[in-house]
Amino acid sequence: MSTPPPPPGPAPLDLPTVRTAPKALLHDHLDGGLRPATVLELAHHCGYDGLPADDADTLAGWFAEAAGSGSLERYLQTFAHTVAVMQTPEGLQRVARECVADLAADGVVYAEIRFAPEQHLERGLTLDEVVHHTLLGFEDGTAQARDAGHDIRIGCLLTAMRHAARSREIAELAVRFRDRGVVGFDIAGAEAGHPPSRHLDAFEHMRANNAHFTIHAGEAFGLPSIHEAIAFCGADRLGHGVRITDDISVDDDGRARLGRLANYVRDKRIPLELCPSSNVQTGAVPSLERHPFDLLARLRFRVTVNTDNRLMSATSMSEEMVKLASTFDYGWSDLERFTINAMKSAFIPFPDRLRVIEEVVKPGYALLAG
Ligand SMILES: O=c1[nH]cnc2c1ncn2[C@H]1C[C@H](O)[C@@H](CO)O1
Ligand SMILES: [Zn+2]
Repeated sequence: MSTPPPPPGPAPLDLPTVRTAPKALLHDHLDGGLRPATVLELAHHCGYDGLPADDADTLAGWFAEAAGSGSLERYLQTFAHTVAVMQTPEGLQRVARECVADLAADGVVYAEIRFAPEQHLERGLTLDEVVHHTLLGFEDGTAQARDAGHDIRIGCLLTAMRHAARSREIAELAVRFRDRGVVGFDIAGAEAGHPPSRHLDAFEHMRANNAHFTIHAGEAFGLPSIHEAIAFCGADRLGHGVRITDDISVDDDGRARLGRLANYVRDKRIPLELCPSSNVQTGAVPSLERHPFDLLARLRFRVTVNTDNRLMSATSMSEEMVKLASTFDYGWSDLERFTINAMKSAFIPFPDRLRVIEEVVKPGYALLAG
């Protein structure tokens, strides 16, 4: 007997079905997405004895709880354990390979994965070696996913830590590896007290080389950070940028008034890499229900859906989309729009972006929309 054709009309917007939809992810940290079992195994191999748990379930629970304290600084402390097991060629390659496998299995077709090479030098690797091994892992993962029937493309972003002083060096590294899989640059880490303008020479190097960069801004700190990232640094995109709502007021009758900065971000179509679960965990927003994602989407900002750190937020790209859809009553056309927004904002060449939109994203959502 042949399988009956799917019933007419839209497919159910539930987790198993969203996992089959083509998705694009711009903001995902390599050191925030390890499998708990891999953290344990790598710790065992490299002799790291600082883990707070010794079985995978307890460890997964520990990360989610510790990261959910409501403070970005406390959230960031949890990365000490993942970074500790990513100090060897094997560790970096395995984490990168598994990252691709997990995203591909979740239906992600394009992802930009970021990490900070300067945090992986503890066991003697050079910056170039760290990037080289990580890219090998991405390549392996991509080839294995293709063999398993999942086409996925990965671009790597190199992050500099904003409290440190190596951003120029990391920007140079990003440009050096631009033809080998690195597609851009970023700064991350504690935001308050570390304005983006401290790293102007790094951004100047990127701009001088016609290279792309995003900046974590408007997460734990508000408008001044976003303003600097755009006006002084020239960021192509905003990592989070959620606090742009500090420049938007909504009247009792529902009419939104935008200040100059919010207008500029919208007019210039500056992409916002919104990370709903992470924003709740770090206290950037009080709850998912009160997340300004929907306000920004309705005001037609270029909103994108992202995971930030899948391990710390115990989430996936599909779960973030399902949570948003059930909270704000989104349908397939909304999820398609957010995905196209992400592809339009990707740091790969324009024809490549178009190809994913036309050949993968649109046909995929057309099927689901029924
Ligand atoms: O959401 C974040 N805001 C600021 N920094 C972050 C966030 N998620 C991860 N990081 C930091 C911790 C990682 O070790 C580093 C590089 O991926 O980036
Ligand atoms: Zn982030």
